[in-house]
Amino acid sequence: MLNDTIAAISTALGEAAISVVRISGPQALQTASRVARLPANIRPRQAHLVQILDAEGGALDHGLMIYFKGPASYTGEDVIEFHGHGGVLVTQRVLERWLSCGARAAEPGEFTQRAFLNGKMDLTQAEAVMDLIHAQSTLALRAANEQLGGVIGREAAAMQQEIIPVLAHIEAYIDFPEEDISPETGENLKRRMDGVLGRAQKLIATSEQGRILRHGARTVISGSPNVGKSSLLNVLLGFERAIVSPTAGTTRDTIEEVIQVHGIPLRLVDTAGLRDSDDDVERVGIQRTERELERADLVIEVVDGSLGASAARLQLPPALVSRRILILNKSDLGIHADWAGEQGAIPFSCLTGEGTEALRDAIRAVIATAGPLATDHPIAINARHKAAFERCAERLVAARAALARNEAPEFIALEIREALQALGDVIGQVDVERILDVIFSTFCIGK
Ligand SMILES: Nc1nc2c(c(=O)[nH]1)N(C=O)[C@@H](CNc1ccc(C(=O)N[C@@H](CCC(=O)O)C(=O)O)cc1)CN2
Ligand SMILES: Nc1nc2c(ncn2[C@@H]2O[C@H](COP(=O)(O)OP(=O)(O)OP(=O)(O)O)[C@@H](O)[C@H]2O)c(=O)[nH]1
Repeated sequence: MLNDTIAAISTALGEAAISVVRISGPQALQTASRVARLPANIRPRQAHLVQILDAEGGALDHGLMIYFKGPASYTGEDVIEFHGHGGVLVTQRVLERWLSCGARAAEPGEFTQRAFLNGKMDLTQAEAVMDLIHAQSTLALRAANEQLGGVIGREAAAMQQEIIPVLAHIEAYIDFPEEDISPETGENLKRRMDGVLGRAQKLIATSEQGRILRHGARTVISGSPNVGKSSLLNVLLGFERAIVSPTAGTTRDTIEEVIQVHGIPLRLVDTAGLRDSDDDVERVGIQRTERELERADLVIEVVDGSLGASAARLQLPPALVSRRILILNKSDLGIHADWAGEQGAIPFSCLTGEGTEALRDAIRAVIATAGPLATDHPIAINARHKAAFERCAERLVAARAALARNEAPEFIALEIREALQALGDVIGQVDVERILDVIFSTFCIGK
């Protein structure tokens, strides 16, 4: 698989100043010599101005070619980049030229997959590449950069290093069935396992933040008609540059707006369906809102603060009560005395902007209850990591219990191996060799 040469357009297709076509594999340079007249002394990592030629030897494009000699490249293989003019037709024709001269069209993610397979990065770093591209807030971007730098992979590997000697120890007893694990050794091994367990739990605790940073905190704006929900939405959209991300729905396309507040991405959930007067549609709308509320990370409830508190209030499931922010809108018209007792309610005016800062801070405070924010804890694991760390923790708990019950070392070793494997899954590594190494080198069995 890895001995073929892949090519793809690496930039978005559309009219732009420059586009990049990237080629990776053993035949990259050879293919390049067919699509362009290369300088005799093509030097790695140096831009050369070349002309891409069509099959008849006519000019197709004129641009910069860079040769990255493997393994010192993104993929670890020979890589050629052609930086050409950013037109749709010209870029596609240039790619076709590479494809007809020996390269094959790359699958999605294949360059990064090769980087992983060639040991340039671990799985968490490969995942971080896409997180970085998808990041819609400064904290998401920071977490992606941390992960790209290898924090999660290094932590998983360090945890493995802690467990390997435990396994080595236990394995040693398998070969010497007449010896029991001394209480002192047992305590030592348990302590080590507890240390790793604690680290796993700390990482697992970051997964809620990870979800929010990657997908946005699901935010529902609710309230009776005419209280100012749309106006508030516009105020929110004006907070920080909104990124409109069209998400394909199955029944209809919904446009969800993503904004960021104090660096946290908020996915504003559209509850427009509620307003429809048609009964059926309204019922669907209400069901949808209820469903959205079940999944919400944050509920912004808007009331007309200038009126009395008689109007129907939102009935929230208990789990959501601490995630609700009550906005007393239209404070410019004065706040009705009825609201005096509402703890934490924010007097707000879409007209004057009063309450804007208080709302931003309240949003940050509610989201921070989901876990440590990336500001003080840049690690934010994803769902796949979470599942693996949970598996690791479960196996360690089981190993610890088995040790406490004085079970056969084979059984304890099995659990520990599975914990190790779970950590290996995080970084995408299957490595029995290394464990065997530790057993036979540092642990002298002949004693
Ligand atoms: N033009 C261009 N820009 C790009 C990329 C690319 O492939 N091409 N990247 C692709 O996503 C990202 C940058 N990532 C890269 C990571 C490693 C290497 C690289 O050449 N690594 C070598 C040499 C390292 C060094 O000189 O310090 C190596 O790891 O051995 C290149 C790009 C974003 N910008
Ligand atoms: N004085 C004052 N008027 C406001 C404020 N916010 C909104 N309004 C007005 O209240 C009315 C309703 O505002 P919308 O934003 O459409 O309210 P809504 O809750 O989206 O209403 P529906 O679409 O019916 O659900 C409009 O006339 C707004 O101009 C505010 O802070 N102060």
